[in-house]
Amino acid sequence: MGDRRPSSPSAPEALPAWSGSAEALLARLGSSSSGLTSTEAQARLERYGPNTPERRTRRFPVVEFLARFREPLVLVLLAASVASALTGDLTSASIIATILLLSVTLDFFQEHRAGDAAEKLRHMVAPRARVLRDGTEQELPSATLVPGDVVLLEAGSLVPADARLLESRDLYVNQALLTGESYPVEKATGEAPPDAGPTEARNAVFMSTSVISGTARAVIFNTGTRTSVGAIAHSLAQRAPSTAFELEMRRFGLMLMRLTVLLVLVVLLVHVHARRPLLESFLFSVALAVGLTPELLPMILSVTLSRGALRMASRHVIVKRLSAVHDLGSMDVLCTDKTGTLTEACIRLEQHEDATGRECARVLELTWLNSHFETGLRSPMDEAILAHQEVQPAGWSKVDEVPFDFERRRVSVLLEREGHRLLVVKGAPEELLPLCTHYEEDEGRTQHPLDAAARARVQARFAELGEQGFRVLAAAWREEPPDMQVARTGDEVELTLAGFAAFLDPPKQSARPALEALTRGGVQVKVVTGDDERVAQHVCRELGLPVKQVLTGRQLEALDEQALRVRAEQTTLFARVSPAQKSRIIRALRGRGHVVGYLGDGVNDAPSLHAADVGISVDGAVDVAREAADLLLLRQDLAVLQEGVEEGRRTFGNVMKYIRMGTSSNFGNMLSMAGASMLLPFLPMLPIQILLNNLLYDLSELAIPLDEVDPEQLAQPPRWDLRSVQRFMALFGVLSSLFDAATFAVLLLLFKAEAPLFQTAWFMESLTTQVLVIFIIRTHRNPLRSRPSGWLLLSSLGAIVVANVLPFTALGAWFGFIPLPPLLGLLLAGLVVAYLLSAVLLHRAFYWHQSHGCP
Ligand SMILES: Nc1ncnc2c1ncn2[C@@H]1O[C@H](COP(=O)(O)OP(=O)(O)OP(=O)(O)O)[C@@H](O)[C@H]1O
Ligand SMILES: [Mg+2]
Repeated sequence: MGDRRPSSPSAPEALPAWSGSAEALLARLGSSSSGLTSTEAQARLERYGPNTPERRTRRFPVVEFLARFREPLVLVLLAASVASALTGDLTSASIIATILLLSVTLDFFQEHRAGDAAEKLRHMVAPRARVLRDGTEQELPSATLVPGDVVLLEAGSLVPADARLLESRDLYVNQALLTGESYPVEKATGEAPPDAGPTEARNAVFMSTSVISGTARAVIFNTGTRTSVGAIAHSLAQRAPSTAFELEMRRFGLMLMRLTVLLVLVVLLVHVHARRPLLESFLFSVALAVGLTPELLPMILSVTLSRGALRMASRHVIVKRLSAVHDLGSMDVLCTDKTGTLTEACIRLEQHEDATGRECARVLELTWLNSHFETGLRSPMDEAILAHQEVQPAGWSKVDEVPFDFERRRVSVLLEREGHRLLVVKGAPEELLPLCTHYEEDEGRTQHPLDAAARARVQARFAELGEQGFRVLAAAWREEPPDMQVARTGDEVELTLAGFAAFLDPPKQSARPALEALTRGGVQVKVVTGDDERVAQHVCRELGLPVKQVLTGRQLEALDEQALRVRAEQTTLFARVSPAQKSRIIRALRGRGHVVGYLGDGVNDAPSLHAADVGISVDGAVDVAREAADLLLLRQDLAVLQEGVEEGRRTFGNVMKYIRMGTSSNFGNMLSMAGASMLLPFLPMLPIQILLNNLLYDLSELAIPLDEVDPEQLAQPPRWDLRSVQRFMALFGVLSSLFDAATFAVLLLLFKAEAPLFQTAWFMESLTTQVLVIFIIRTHRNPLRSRPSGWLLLSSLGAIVVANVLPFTALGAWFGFIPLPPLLGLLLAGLVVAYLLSAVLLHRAFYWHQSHGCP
């Protein structure tokens, strides 16, 4: 096969792959209906590249490292260094360059290492496909597929690449991704005209669309960026509605940037106006901007997130989208479907009875035939029916099928035996009963009209079963003409009701403590199910989940967005909702300002998994759900989730420490610096001193992602609230400015300080206060009662020692420092202590106010 390669990568596109015969296409692709050999596939993979819709920009670490020098801030610093060199100030130039190199390198290594580990985890859950290689069926990562590969598809599969059908049975595909049309489209083998577009090609399936029902064998003709979805992948990449955390971070970044630009411009203008030396003023402003920018934020974010992801992995939760770690931590509403999460999902068929409530073998037979012949994704109820091996197809064969969908909630198969044809329908009783006009008795020997009285009796029986916690399916049938070939939804009318099948799906015992833990941890749990209200109520009761209000799909239909938001807030149980309604509920809750998680594993859960702030699925879920989820639980167990939530909160807590640090002490210092520079006849700190200060400060904060978080901070979902951050910033900014003013007074009035002394003293004081305050900010407790991690202690104390020893060394002179008189040192130490004490008090007052709901 190796010698029959397609002549060039563009060859498969010469003619649309859906026109002409399938044989011709196979020949063109150098393949056969039994697929490629592994060696050939390997060779093609090298030629065509990986099968991922977006061009993978796998960059070498060197390139990634160099790319950091494109950051605006780094560029400005480089310019500053060059400018100093040009004016002959080689010391400054080399110091700036060294500082720059150091901080970029640190940042790079931290981030790179953590990112690598998280990437490996994601690989574990990468999508896979069933493919024929060397004539045998294998499961391989979808990214390794090449044109010419033959893949096998079934209900629930995600189509791995653009492919032409070679064989198909009742194949229905959802290609809303391409066409926007959410109804399943039927696909079948055959030839399409050459001028048909991809969306009209009924004999081809496209990457990232999903199989609703049926099975198929198909040959891949385009992979990766050459697929239809690859062409629009760029716009898809931007699609995900930003989650709570991402949005807040963006707003925060913007706020700081505005402040920085404003401050720097004002300083620059004042200096120029006062006819200070231009270059010095420029350098000073640049250094200020550098000092103000939370340049470590991206590193802190990615390192805390990757660490969070790794720790979650050890607790059996795989993170697909890194920022979902934060979203999980701040989640305050969890919506979950029922089967498999709250219940065991090992369903047993307990009863099969006719419309009068008598046990009935015919109901079992009809439902069995329906389940046996249907090709959609089998539900656990189908499995339970088919477990009755005593029933046999007994001469029946299938003619056609109207596959299951979550709007109709029923499935029909058209069967034939000895020349007569029967449409057998099974589904949710609410959907089936209105379609029935008759019911049967005595194992189908007698039939009666389903009049009002009979209907009421049947309804009552169905309700009774629901009360007892049984999930119920109804079975009905209808004789069809012997020449009928195709069954349609419209044929599901004037049915004869055969009876009910009742199933038991026992609640999961492990779910009870997990639900309690979630509730205690400030996460409201809501059940969103396509199943019947009574059954869901029963499960909630068994699990001790108090149900405040119930909303059914039908009631929900009548509500507009505004009304739904209000109702959704008060409702615990949503029953008989369709997939689209599930995602409406999620959006409504998000609209109320909740951070919403959604846990589900079915085809019908995919839209909600997308719509939620954090979509959670399980490893055994259908491909579509796995693909849509941000997190995958390796064990179908709510307890695992609770641990993940804690990990998310820990991560969140550490990011908040960095943000509070950057916006309080650091910000306050830079503010005083800007102010002082406008009042003093000399610069309060030289540009290189500010840069050094900034570097040491960054060093001290490198260990923040490794820090411990107090258990009480993990107890409730943290709210990231920009207003609270701003208040914090204002309060601590003022406090630190007060002490800065005191320092200035001591220096200028008591010691009559000239520039070098002033600069040295303030460098030491500002760095020390700035760094030490982390031990106050990192906890809501008395700082002595909460243990920081060893790394944080080491990095902070290290930075402080360097800052306070440097002026007394020879190296200090390079930076323009001079040794301090001992008395001044003592006074400064006193100021530092006084500052820290007042910071502790202020911090306490701040949280006391916040927790008592004061604005
Ligand atoms: N294979 C099937 N044949 C007939 N009816 C079905 C089948 N699968 C599901 N149904 C009907 O559709 C309803 C909704 O399906 P399902 O229970 O899977 O939804 P769901 O929202 O995933 O529920 P859950 O929360 O229990 O997972 C079922 O209650 C049942 O009445
Ligand atoms: Mg489900």
